[in-house]
Amino acid sequence: MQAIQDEIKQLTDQLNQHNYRYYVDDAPSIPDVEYDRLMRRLQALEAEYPELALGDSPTQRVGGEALSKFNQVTHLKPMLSLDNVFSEEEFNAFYKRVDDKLAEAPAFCCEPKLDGLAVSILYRDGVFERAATRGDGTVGEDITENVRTIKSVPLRLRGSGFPPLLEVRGEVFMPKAAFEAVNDKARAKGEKLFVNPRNAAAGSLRQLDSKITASRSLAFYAYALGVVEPETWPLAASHFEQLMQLKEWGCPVSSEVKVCADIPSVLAYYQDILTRRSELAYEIDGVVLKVNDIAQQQTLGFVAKAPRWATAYKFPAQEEITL
Ligand SMILES: Cc1c[n+]2nc(N)[nH]c2nc1OC(C)C
Repeated sequence: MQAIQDEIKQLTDQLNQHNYRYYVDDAPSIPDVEYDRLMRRLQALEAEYPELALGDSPTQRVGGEALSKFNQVTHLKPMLSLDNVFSEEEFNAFYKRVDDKLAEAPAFCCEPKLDGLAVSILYRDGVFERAATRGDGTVGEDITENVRTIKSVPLRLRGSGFPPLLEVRGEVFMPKAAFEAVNDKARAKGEKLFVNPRNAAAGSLRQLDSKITASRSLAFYAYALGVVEPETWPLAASHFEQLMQLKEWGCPVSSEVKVCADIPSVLAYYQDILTRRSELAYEIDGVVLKVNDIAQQQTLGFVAKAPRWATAYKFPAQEEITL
């Protein structure tokens, strides 16, 4: 029996490592056919010895019975929305409001603003525990079973050094290619088509049957730390370093995230992402610019529901896609 337990553990760790390499490092480490063989072997062993299946086994992603409704979840810390700017002048005004309040000129962590759904994921002692939609920022829906099916969401954090309770905030989205495939399938079956990847992601995440969610090839990018307990847990001093830490712990982070130290480089980043927008594998509706230094963020604080230290710089609306 020990040999079976060892093989299940080895297969589980191997498959999770391949998932990490594929979804977080963007560097597949084995051919799909080999991955599928390992997965089938693990499924066979777990079918024969269900009591030996491990909590972070990749076979445990698709839940059991469909839910009858979604439970509500009160966020441990409100999930804030972002103020927007729509022009260089408005961005300069944002920058000035920020700079006037700081002793040192701020550097910005710049990120693509994914057109998906904001979610909160809780890891307790490194293990995936619960996921919820943003909802109204204070209360969201418990979509744990659906988020569990997203292959790029780690079921267990990697490495060490993470706090006993860690909330990861990020965007669940449907890559453009997955959106095309989902609509092709719907078209072939004469079903309703999704208008855009954001609606498709929302519709897929709000499924009461997680098997449907699992079939929709959703993806996830982390964009911020949420609650950390104990609050005294040492964290990186800048937002960019915190994102890189999340990546080390196994959470996917967009490779387009970059620190820009002054206005010209922020504006160049905005233009660069706008220029490359159609080539990105996912839909975006702007870039998010955040004061990078955490102490400076705390100096600036929040006004109403949005932080003073961040803004979304939105792109001009894209012409509607005609299906
Ligand atoms: C609401 C939101 C949305 N987004 N999207 C990205 N990329 N970063 C980001 N940060 C957000 O809020 C931070 C201010 C934590």
